[in-house]
Amino acid sequence: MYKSFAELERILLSFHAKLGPIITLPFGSHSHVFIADHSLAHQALVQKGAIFSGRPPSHDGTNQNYISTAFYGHTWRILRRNLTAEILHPSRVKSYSHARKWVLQNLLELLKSQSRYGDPVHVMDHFLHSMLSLLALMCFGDKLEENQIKDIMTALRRVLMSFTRTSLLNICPTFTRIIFRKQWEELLQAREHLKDVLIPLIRQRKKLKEEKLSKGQEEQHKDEYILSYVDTLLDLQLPEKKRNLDEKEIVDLCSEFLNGGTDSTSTALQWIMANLVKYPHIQEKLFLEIKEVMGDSEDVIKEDDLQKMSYLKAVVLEGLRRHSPGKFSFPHAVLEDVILDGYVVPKNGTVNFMIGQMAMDPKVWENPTAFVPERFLSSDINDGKVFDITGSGEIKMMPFGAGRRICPGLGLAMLNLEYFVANLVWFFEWKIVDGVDVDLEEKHEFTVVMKNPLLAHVCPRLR
Ligand code: HEM
Repeated sequence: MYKSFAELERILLSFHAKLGPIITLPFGSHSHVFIADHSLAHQALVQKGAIFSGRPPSHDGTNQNYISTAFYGHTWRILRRNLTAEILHPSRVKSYSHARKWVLQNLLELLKSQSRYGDPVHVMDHFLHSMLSLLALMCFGDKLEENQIKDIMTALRRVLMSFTRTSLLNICPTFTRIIFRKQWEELLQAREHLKDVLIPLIRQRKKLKEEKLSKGQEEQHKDEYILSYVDTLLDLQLPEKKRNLDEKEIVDLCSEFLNGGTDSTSTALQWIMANLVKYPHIQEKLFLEIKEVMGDSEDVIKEDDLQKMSYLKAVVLEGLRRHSPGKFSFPHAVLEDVILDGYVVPKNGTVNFMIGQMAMDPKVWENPTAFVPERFLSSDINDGKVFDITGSGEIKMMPFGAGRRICPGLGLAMLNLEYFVANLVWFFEWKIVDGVDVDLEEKHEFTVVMKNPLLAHVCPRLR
């Protein structure tokens, strides 16, 4: 399937070169529009954000694990508010510092023990495990056992893989559901499996919440009870439907939360570390910046310390630019006919923004294939200010999307990336394995991953 996505992108880019910045393909009952131009993306997503804020309805009748498809209509705003105002709000994200530190320490221990015999380490599985452990803690409010994390990972992967296999087939569902019946059935089975894994965790949290927050105990447990995503979902009232969410809907939303954050963040982390292994002078420069802030300390770098590291931020931004975890945004639905730069984008059309292409556009980025964090330190790109990754004033790249439907996990993702990259470089020197060059070839899965995952020597730094 990844070949189809890569092929689709290649064909679209050749169309763009011949036909101009907006391409409309008339598949199924409505048109599919592809936009690769920065300023048009800005006009659409930021200036006409409300019109571009819909999601196309799911064709498969399975309530795919997207807020958009499970709750098509206005409900997404309430759910989104729930995400951004509650669990992903900066103050809440900060309240999970202890969880981040716990996950980091487990990862450092693991890398240390694996590096003991000088064998090279395959890091991606560890990154995935770490990100999922962190998000699962935020989701269910508890540190889960190793085997529970593995079960969640397997169940999420099954859904993702069948979803990736069936997503392009959404274009003509009436036929594809018959022709590709086996794939549809696989998707349904994968979703049942996910329910079997997540529902016990949701019920366990519900029970705990009821017990701990029951009358009289509320005050006593207020300090030790840290709000989880499931808590906010259990409390949520859908005003239009005048009811709480049911278990299946909560499973969909938890799965979106876990999927949305796990793959994207660990993929980005792997790409960044791969570039630091490939370009040791960048790693060294980053280490020296960290050393300047940390001095002779042997401690873990704290979240507040990250604010003093501008080169670290540049490395993370360059990683997201050069290797955007997604090549396309999630599809947007247009709520009414809209004219963009003389082109009509029709109501109900599905609009896709070619995020990967924008970040590699030579009109905007000098020598775009090179990994050069310094470009984010130059005053040209920042206009003297911190680079605005939300694209609110101007879009130069949009790895998290832009406008009203921008990724609600942006703040959490940036913090996690900075925190993990900084600490991984602070505690270890990352070295190339003799005879194995770091291969930056891409492979399209749910995110764009390394075709040959990173293998590195991870050597503890002696202090
Ligand atoms: C490097 C990490 C990440 C990247 C590159 C990324 C990227 C994106 C992109 C491109 C979108 C689609 C925006 C659009 O439609 O225009 C999105 C949506 C979303 N992301 Fe992220 N994301 C990341 C991390 C996270 C994290 C940590 C979470 C939460 C725990 C998260 C949760 C979501 C959700 C729930 C949506 C759907 C929002 C909606 O439909 O309104 N993401 N993300």
